[in-house]
Amino acid sequence: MSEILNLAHLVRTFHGEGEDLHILRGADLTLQGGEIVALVAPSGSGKSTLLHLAGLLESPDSGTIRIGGIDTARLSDSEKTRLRRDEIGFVYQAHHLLAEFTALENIAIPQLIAGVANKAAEARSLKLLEAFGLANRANHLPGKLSGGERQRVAIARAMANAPKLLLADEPTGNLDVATADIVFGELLRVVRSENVAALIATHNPDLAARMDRVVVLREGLLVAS
Ligand SMILES: Nc1ncnc2c1ncn2[C@@H]1O[C@H](COP(=O)(O)OP(=O)(O)OP(=O)(O)O)[C@@H](O)[C@H]1O
Repeated sequence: MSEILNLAHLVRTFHGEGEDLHILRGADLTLQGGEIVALVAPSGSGKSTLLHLAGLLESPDSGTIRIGGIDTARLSDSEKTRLRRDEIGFVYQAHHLLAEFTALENIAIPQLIAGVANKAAEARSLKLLEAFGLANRANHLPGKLSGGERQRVAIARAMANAPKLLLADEPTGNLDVATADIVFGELLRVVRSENVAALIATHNPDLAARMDRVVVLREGLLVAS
């Protein structure tokens, strides 16, 4: 197995009024190819911060972030953008779909931006919609989809460019318990079938237990559960 993500000694401090918030104090984590890891953390303890750093959306104060063996500190901004686009998929608690584009178009757009030809992007988008049982919703606008369907499309979109790494921040956190359970199962099935490594933040211990292992963010450090 090859290393997909390596976070080493990550430190991130926010300077508030009067006090410093030491959110990460030397966090370490390695994900191997295809490994699915739950990130569990109390609210406000820094899981979004950690996911933003892993996704190269922010930089740490110190420490290193390697993706696919590359030390990302050496990359220019445009190289980081390309790495994010080609190698990393993001899913958030809210779907963030483009309201004026169909489900299929929402999944195709990141591929078109990455230079994939129209027909291939459409075929890949349809394949992903089928994997989520949504082939018959391909031409629906997000506003015509249920909450669970919208979140499935958002997950499919994150998988569109066949990333090596999926970063998800409470991906089913906005859904009712029963729907969250089903959508989460589908997410795991598709992520496993595409052999994608995933770091998935959740507050839900039942969902965390369905992943390969659980890490807890506690007092700025990542510890095995
Ligand atoms: N840019 C910033 N400037 C100052 N403080 C920040 C900044 N970003 C986050 N924080 C603070 O750092 C802490 C961790 O924030 P973060 O969003 O990473 O937490 P979280 O674990 O994802 O929380 P939640 O589960 O509630 O979403 C919070 O106290 C937050 O207010």
